Amino acid sequence: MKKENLRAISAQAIYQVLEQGQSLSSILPALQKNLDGKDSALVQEICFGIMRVLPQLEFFIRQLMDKVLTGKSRVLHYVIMVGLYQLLYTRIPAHAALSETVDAAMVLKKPQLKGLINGVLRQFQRQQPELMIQFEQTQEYYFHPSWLLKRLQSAYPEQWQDIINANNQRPPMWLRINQQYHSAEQYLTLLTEHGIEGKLHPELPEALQLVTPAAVSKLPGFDQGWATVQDLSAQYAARLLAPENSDHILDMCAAPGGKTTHILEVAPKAQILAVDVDSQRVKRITENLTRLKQQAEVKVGDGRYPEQWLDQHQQFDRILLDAPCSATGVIRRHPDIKWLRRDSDIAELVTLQAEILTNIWPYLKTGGILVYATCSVLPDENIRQIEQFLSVQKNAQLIGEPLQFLPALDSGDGFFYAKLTKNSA
Ligand SMILES: C[S@@+](CC[C@H](N)C(=O)[O-])C[C@H]1O[C@@H](n2cnc3c(N)ncnc32)[C@H](O)[C@@H]1O
Repeated sequence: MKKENLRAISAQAIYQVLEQGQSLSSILPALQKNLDGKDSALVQEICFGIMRVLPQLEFFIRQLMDKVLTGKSRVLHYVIMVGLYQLLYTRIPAHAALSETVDAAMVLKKPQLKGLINGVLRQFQRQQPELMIQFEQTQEYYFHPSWLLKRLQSAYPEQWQDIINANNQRPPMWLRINQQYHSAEQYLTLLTEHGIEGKLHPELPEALQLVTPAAVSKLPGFDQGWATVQDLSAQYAARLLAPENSDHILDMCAAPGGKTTHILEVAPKAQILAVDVDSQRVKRITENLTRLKQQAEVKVGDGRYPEQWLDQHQQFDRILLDAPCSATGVIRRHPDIKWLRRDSDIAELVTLQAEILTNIWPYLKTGGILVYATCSVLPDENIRQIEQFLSVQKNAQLIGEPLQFLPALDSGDGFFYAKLTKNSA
């Protein structure tokens, strides 16, 4: 079988994200399809790594090249970036990184640019110490776009540097242990027997962190549903919703079903309707339910127009609204978010969230519970959204204090939760 050039594949992926606005998680599976595990992992590492440190690599390219590569040669800009990333952040020997990266020009049908790529990378090797110092003196040193930096600094004057620091790290891997098979302690013993190290969480009995992230194929009983990969903060959704077996529950914006399956682990007999607007992602809810041998009604539907897919008189005991959001709480898992989102997206998302929340509210029973959740750290999408809702929706009342989790090293992602109930007023 012909050996693929992994640098060319990575450069094409970066090109699709930065020039065409695609997300890494949507394009990588197809690009990795024909690669073995090791090659696929290297492409993953290069692409996610570049998204983490993009401003630094762009800075070096600006210093090293007089002319920007444009048009049909633009993809070669990203080949150079892939070369720089390997030299700086991987243990690949420099000669191998250089020769494979230069060869990518052949694969991409630009053999005339081999010399340029080679020259830029060699010049970088010579000037690396000075370039590093120069970069540290720039504003870009935070590796975040300035609009987001400003929002974080204004919302969290004390904590923004910790947030940025957490965002720039690789994410921890958390599991949710299905209590119907094992307690987290029992599963930890199983993991240890398989040579995998883990840690329990003091507050959430089903949460377990892997000391080193591992492929799910290595996890005991993964295919039988013994464990699910889910961030620690995301595991609070089911706890706050506190579902009971007799409940009729609407899981709004449910795909890919991480929280649907958690609700059913807690209350296996609850009747759940899981709805999402994205038909491709809805298929993943069904796949996850199948793996966990659970049942729920699954529908494609737009949360802004529930009258199109719900009977007007239907009402639920509990609603989980896991709203579409900026995903600024999960940047360490999806570092491309920093370059795909624009400041202007936030106001649009706030409007969309408000519309879904307002239009779903009539379908909650009096005395019922609605949990509003986002994986955002921006107050506009979170606390201000809820305050605005409470100011107009007179029969809505907050239960307890809303929770704003910030991403933290060795802990959970950034998440927001508000628990609401409906009064008869
Ligand atoms: C944060 S994700 C949901 C994650 C999911 N609850 C889980 O735990 O696996 C937000 C979801 O909102 C969906 N979405 C976006 N706009 C929507 C709309 N107008 N109506 C319904 N779903 C929408 C997206 O397709 C996406 O799947």
